[in-house]
Amino acid sequence: MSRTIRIATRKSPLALWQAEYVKAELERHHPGINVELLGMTSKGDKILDAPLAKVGGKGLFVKELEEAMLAGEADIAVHSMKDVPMEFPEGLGLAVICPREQPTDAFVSNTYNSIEELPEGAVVGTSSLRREAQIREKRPDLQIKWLRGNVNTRLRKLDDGEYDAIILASAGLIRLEMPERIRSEISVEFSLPAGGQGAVGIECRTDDHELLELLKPLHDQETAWRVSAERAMNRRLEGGCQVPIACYATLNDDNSELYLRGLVAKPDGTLILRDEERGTPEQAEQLGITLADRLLAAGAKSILDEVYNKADG
Ligand SMILES: NCc1[nH]cc(CCC(=O)O)c1CC(=O)O
Repeated sequence: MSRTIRIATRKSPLALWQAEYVKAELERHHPGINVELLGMTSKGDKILDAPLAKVGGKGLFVKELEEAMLAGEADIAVHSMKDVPMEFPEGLGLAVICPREQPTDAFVSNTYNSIEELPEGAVVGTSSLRREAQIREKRPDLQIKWLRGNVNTRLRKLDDGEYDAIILASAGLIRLEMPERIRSEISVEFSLPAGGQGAVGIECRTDDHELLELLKPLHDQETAWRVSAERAMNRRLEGGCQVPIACYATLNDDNSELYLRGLVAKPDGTLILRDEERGTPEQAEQLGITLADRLLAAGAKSILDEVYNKADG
């Protein structure tokens, strides 16, 4: 096929890795196809000194990419599924979910091997209320210090000695070919990941049938079921990766059962509501909604209201 596919992408190393990955996969499945990257700078990339929740949240990172697709300047955008907003503009949608990379959070330090090893009062860097709450719950003595910027910036701040340890998504470090930076994987029991963490999705115009056909071989149904349950829970709770919500779904060996765990936390870790649901993969969305409703009934609403009020102020 002689078609050219233009991928709109942010210019951070991780975004570029994801775009290059999709480019390589398209070329592998469709020899002769022409794929180009269109680098863009998003508003979220320009405002680096304020907590994301205060500058408008994760939507900042995708708006420019979506505008380019709607204007016909680009064909697809590649997203980390944990950063993708729940709703898409009219005419755009998620076409494909690619196979999931390691979903865990990683403990990164030049001195210590694990959170358990950190001495009392050690300084831990993260910009995620989800990670902060789960760490504080088990180690209220640690100092959690804000940490933003792309993965390389965060690692540099660690190396400069501003932190004893930082927490990053394992997937990002693996993709950027720095797996040796992962001193230990944090178990999902200790730190439940963000919905969609480690998965990459492709957004495009819903009426571009030729493109949708070309994208099909990149889809991974098992990841799609898992991420669908996680996102359904997030959507019901109106949250994503900037709020203290975590959810993680797994499939059993024969894909007969989907197991979804979720939590909503007070950022200071003094209260964490946890619950879980099991069902078939086909029930993915409903599992997420049911779990979210049970968490809401158990008190998640007041926890989240408090977080949003603080973010607005
Ligand atoms: N919040 C930023 C972000 N969005 C996606 C990843 C990489 C991992 C992934 O694809 O889920 C990261 C970095 C991090 O959290 O350390």
